[in-house]
Amino acid sequence: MTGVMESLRGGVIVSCQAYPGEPMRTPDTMARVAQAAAAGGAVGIRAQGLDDLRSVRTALDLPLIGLWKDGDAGVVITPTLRHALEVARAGADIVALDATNRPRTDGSTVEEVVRAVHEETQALVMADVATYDEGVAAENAGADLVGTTLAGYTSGSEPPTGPDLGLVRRLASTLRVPVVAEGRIHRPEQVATAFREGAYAVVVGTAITHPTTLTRWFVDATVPSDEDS
Ligand SMILES: CC(=O)N[C@H](C=O)[C@@H](O)[C@H](O)[C@H](O)COP(=O)(O)O
Repeated sequence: MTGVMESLRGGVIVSCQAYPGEPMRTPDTMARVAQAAAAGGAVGIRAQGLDDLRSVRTALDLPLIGLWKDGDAGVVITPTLRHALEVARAGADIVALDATNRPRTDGSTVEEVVRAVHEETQALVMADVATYDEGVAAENAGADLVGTTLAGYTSGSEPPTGPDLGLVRRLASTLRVPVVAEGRIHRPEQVATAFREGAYAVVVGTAITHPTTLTRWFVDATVPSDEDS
């Protein structure tokens, strides 16, 4: 087990991402958000895009999970071999990539990408999956850890509101590699449940680092004024 993996064990990794066109989408802002998360006890940071990765890497000495989102449909998270190598070269300790069974945009297989990352860089690979079978396939392809990141996002229907902790349990009870619980973890008690289900680490994004969504949760709870009386 590498030092990076050891330091993630049992901890909360904070995903610091802003989306295209959003006011917080600057590398300096994301680095500061990451520093704030570190001050709160995050054991690692997950960040998106080469500029944000370089910026977070410079600002902070915590394990860094990197991805590069490209495109807006199908395989978006680190969709090609080139993307994966660039993410590693931007300073990620762990390259996160889509390891669902959907075709990758360059025709590469997860196994080929994992092998290239291992051979050409020092980085480990986190396989972002949606299903149990994809998690098993990712381990067989050589991934160093498997995350439930894409559970609920590949069926074409609206994702459920809560995290897929059943998938965490199934994967954690079968796989030899660590399983990371990620996706729609919005409350501290869900973190505790994820660890009880066997998670090695838990990633929290939106509920910590996305103020627009957080604001909307509260605004949606307001009573329209014409219903006040
Ligand atoms: C599905 C997808 O593209 N997930 C992305 C993966 O990096 C991010 O948009 C999420 O914010 C991240 O997974 C953390 O999840 P949540 O924000 O639900 O805590």
